[in-house]
Amino acid sequence: MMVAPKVATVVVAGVAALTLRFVRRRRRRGRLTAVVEDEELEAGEQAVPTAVVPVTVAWDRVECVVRDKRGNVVKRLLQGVSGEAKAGKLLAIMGPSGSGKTTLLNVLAGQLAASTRVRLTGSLTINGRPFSQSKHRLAYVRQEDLFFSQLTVRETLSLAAELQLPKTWKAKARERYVQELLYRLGLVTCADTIVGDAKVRGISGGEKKRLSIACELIASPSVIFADEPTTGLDAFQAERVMETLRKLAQEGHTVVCSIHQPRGSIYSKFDDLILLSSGAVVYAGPAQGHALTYFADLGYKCPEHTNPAEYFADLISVDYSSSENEGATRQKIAELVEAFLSKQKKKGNHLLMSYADTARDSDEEGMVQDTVMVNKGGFLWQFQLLLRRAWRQTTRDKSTNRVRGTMSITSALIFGSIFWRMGRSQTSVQDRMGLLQVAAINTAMSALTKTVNVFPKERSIVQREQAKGSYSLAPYLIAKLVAEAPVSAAFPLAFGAVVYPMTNLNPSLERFLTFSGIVTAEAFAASAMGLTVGAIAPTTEAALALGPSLMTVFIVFGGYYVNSENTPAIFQWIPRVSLIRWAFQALSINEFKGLKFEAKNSFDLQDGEQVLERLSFGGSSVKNAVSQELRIALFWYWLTYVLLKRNKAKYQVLEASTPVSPHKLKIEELDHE
Ligand SMILES: Nc1ncnc2c1ncn2[C@@H]1O[C@H](COP(=O)(O)OP(=O)(O)OP(=O)(O)O)[C@@H](O)[C@H]1O
Repeated sequence: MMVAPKVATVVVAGVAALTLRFVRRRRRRGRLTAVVEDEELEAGEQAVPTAVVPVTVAWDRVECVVRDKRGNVVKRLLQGVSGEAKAGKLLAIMGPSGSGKTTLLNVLAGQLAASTRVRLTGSLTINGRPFSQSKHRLAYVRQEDLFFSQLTVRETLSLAAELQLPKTWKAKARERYVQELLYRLGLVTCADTIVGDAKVRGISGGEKKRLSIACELIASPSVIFADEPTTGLDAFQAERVMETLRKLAQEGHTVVCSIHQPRGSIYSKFDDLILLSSGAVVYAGPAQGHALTYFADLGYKCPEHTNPAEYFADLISVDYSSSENEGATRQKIAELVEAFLSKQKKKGNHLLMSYADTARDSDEEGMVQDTVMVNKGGFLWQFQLLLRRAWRQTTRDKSTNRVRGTMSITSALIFGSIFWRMGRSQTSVQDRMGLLQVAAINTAMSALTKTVNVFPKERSIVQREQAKGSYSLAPYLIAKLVAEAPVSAAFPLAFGAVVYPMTNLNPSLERFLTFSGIVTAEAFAASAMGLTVGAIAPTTEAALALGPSLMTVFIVFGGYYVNSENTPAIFQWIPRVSLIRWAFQALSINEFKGLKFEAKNSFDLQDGEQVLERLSFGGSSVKNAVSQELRIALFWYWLTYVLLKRNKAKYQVLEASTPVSPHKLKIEELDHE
């Protein structure tokens, strides 16, 4: 008799537990940031906050002007722009090319590049608080997707998760989080494909963009900015990317994107719209229905079955086909801007402020939970993560390594054939010097070119990661050096292994090993110099122009063409810092010391010591020359570190705007500037 109630209690408890679990699972579903189930968390493990905190970004009378040296305004990039982006909404900033979309997006993300010539004023608040005091996390998906090309999608995301999530997360929880992101962003089918680049085919452009979004979502941002997310994508991929952004908005994120001229199906996904022309707002409000009514009331009715995006683009673009058309369109745009301004003035900022106040209240009630506190690991932890990435990038880049290997062997075969089996005659002295100089130049040039070819792009990735505070520079540079060392050493070693026996250089195993050691040290120094060039040059093309030019100077003062004793006083420091000179000096000492030559005349060179005297390398040793080479390598590494540290992105400060007199916009003037 007592059994039945007990069974009933157990059944009820079981059903209740299952229901609760089901409800909790349902609640978790649909939230991007919620992935770790409570039962999987172990003691001390930290979960990512589950809900997306609603965030409103509001900006008021934002002005951005460019001034000349005398302080006169030469260009107005943004003119008294006001608006707001709301939680759960997808806001699109549209306008013709050069209308200020990217500038506005940068301002809203707090990432407008600092410049002494630019002045930025206005107000920017997040949930009613000044931007600078906000603790809400913002994500910015840039127009250019930059990744390590040899890593797979999953590896890229996993590494970003390891760098950005608190260290207290267990590996299993992190993997689940990454897997969830892969599902959400539609990246499961390409999860194990390498990202790729122009040389190696990898994932598609749309997948790259979604991977960029996924990487930004790791830190659970409340606000997502995306700069022209559909640029360069075909219609299908553009649609998928925009659908992803729309879903994120539906999940509670505040999503703001700039877009040029979307298709109708993409336009229909927008909740809110800002139309910009010459940096001024032509319209700001709901994208569907209201926008069309607004313009229809002003006498610009969008014809039926016409894509509103195309209609608006035509409406706010200047027509340059003739001077009359140009004048007429400028006039029309100026009127549209005035019409919007007067409408805004009538409405006042009432709505904006009331929302901001409520949002501030919700912040004060302790709802600010969306910030993931990144528990950055120490040096060793960062080093091992970055080492793994650098190792994969270096060793998997088969095409580059194959080309470098082929070039090393081919040049060794060519030089080997030219300097084939050198004897000990007097003329062989010049041949040996020529060969050693050529070996020094060839090694340095191939190491330099390889580095300057890839580093400027990698630098941009590192700078973005640095801006997020993912890791420090020192572990990054050391990990890169360690990971690349074996591969970088392999090519000069292969060169030496072929050219040395072919040319009959000083035939002893010890000398051969020393030869290989010298060219390897030189390759490291040239690579380090390439890093510095890559850190200075703004683009790969600039780096490719600068690197070899600089190296040419070091070649001229490399000890072969100009004897260091004859170097003009003003240039005497150059041979001392020339990596070619120290390599050539070390190679010459290694080759000539103790070598006897066939001497028929009294003025003939008897031995290698006499050759070294003529080259002014007499009192030196291989050890000394190699240590100078390594010092040069260290100098270039240090300089790269300093430059990367100094080049950290700096952003323009938003100054409070002074109360302005009624805003007078001069579209005609502005466009002539
Ligand atoms: N720091 C600056 N100094 C001078 N002019 C600038 C600066 N930054 C941007 N501009 C100019 O301001 C205008 C707006 O640039 P912005 O990149 O914001 O336009 P956009 O609407 O995003 O254009 P697109 O669709 O072509 O990317 C352009 O004419 C640009 O050349």
